[in-house]
Amino acid sequence: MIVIEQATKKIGRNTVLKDVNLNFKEGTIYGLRGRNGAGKTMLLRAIAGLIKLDSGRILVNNQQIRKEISFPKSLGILIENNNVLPDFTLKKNLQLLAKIKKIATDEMIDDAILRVGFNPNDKRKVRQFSLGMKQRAAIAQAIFEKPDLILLDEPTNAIDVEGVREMRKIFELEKKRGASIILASHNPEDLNVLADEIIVMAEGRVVNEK
Ligand SMILES: Nc1ncnc2c1ncn2[C@@H]1O[C@H](COP(=O)(O)OP(=O)(O)OP(=O)(O)O)[C@@H](O)[C@H]1O
Repeated sequence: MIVIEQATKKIGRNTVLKDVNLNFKEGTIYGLRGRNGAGKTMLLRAIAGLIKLDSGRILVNNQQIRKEISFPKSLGILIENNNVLPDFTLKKNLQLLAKIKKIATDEMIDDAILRVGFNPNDKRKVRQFSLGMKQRAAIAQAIFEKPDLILLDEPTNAIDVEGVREMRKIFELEKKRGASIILASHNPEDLNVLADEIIVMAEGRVVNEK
C-alpha cells in the first residue's frame, strides 16, 4: 500500500531522513520507535505530504506523494500538536472537516465521538478540554472518516490508564477494518500490545525492522 524508496530529507545541514526504504501493508499496525530527534515525526510528515523530500519517493497506492497527488487520499492523521480547532465543539470540528471530503455522515461523526468517550451533544468547546481530552478529540478526528491509512504520533501520551486501553481497542478495530496504522510511540507497552511490526529509527535512518 505504501512504498518508501530512498527517502532523504535535509533541513539546513541536518539530514533528518537518510535513505529510508520501507513497505507498509494494509490491515497492519507498524510501531515506530527511536530516541528524541530520530526522525519519526519527519517520516510521518513525509508520508502525509507535509514535507517535500530532497530525494527518493513515497508511493501510496502506486501514486507518488507531492508529484501525482499532494497527499494520500484516504488519510487520518494525528501529528504533534493536534490540530483540533479550539473555538468549536468536537462535533463542529468533525462537521467542518467532513465538508471537505464528503465521506463522513452525521452517524459516522457521532460514532467517532462516542468511541473516544464523549457525548455527541457535548456543548463544550475544545479549548475547555484537558490535554488528554484534546488528545481523544484528535483521535476522533484521525479515525472518523474510516481512512485506509492512519498516522499517529504519540497518540496516547496524555491519556489516563483506562483511556489508553480504550484507545488501543479503537486502533485494533481500525486495523481489523483494514487500515494501515503507523504509530510513533515512546510507550513500550503501546508498541508491544499493538504493533505487528516494529521499525526502529536513529539519526534519520531505519536501523532495525522486524
Ligand atoms: N521545524 C524544524 N526545523 C528544523 N529541524 C527540525 C524541525 N523539526 C524537526 N527538526 C529536526 O529533525 C530531526 C528529526 O526530528 P523528528 O521530530 O522527526 O524526531 P522524532 O523522532 O519525532 O523525535 P521525538 O521522539 O522527540 O518526537 C531532529 O534532528 C530535529 O532537530
